[in-house]
Amino acid sequence: MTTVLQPRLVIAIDGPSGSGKSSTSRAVASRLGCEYLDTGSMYRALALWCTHRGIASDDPVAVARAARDLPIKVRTDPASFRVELGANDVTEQLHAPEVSGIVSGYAGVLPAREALIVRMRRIIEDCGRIVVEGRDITTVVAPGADVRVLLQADPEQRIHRREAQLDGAADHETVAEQVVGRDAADSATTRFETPADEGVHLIDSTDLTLDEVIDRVVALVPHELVVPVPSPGPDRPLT
Ligand SMILES: Nc1ncnc2c1ncn2[C@@H]1O[C@H](COP(=O)(O)OP(=O)(O)OP(=O)(O)O)[C@@H](O)[C@H]1O
Ligand SMILES: Nc1ccn([C@H]2C[C@H](O)[C@@H](COP(=O)(O)O)O2)c(=O)n1
Repeated sequence: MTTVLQPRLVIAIDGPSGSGKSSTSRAVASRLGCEYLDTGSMYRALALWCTHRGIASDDPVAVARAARDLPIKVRTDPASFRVELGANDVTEQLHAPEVSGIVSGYAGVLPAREALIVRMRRIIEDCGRIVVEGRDITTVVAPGADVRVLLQADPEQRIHRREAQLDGAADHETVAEQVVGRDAADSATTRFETPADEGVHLIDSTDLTLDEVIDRVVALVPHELVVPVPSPGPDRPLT
């Protein structure tokens, strides 16, 4: 059997809440044979871990220690991204409104960020071909990425999409607060409103379908880094 060495490829995607980072990143990763890392889920896992242990976000020493010791494992398959804390798969819990409501406070603890960023960089290094999404990937975590994208969309459009995603589980006011309020809290720590430099490509998805956004990101990849995606093997089932 011949082993084909695939070129390394790092795609960094930043953007505000509900701009489409996760949907776009997963699809781009699947299309290009890449792993996928949702860095927001790592901050969410930290918040969940701390609240279960009574560690408040205004105790930076304890939060930083928790971030260094966090027993987190991520499965970077774009078809089935999973997060484990110790022996527990917490993937579903991470997007509960209770976690969304508190995560910004924990993500704002700078020494905790430093500890998680070390882990993110290790995952990126180990994967080789990966799409990474968050708030500071193009600027801090992987500024040397092969492709850097800032995904934007008008706040009203992002609120509308989130409402559709929640399918009536929360009213307009609540969703608006979740989207815009969290952006305001997060922007105290990270900058994701405008591209950091001319190497970062701005894609405004307000009037684009998800497929159009995916096509635009894929079109930015140097063609020598695009490789045919092999059919899924038994350990990477299609879902
Ligand atoms: N271009 C688009 N057109 C229509 N719907 C979209 C588009 N991009 C994303 N969506 C939808 O918007 C919702 C939010 O997208 P997604 O979860 O990918 O955003 P996000 O940026 O990862 O959010 P967060 O940072 O809060 O995790 C999803 O239901 C997704 O299918
Ligand atoms: N690189 C990152 C990724 C995420 N965060 C913070 C900001 C968000 O409120 C929270 C959860 O992220 P989401 O799942 O909504 O993408 O984590 C960050 O500070 N830096």
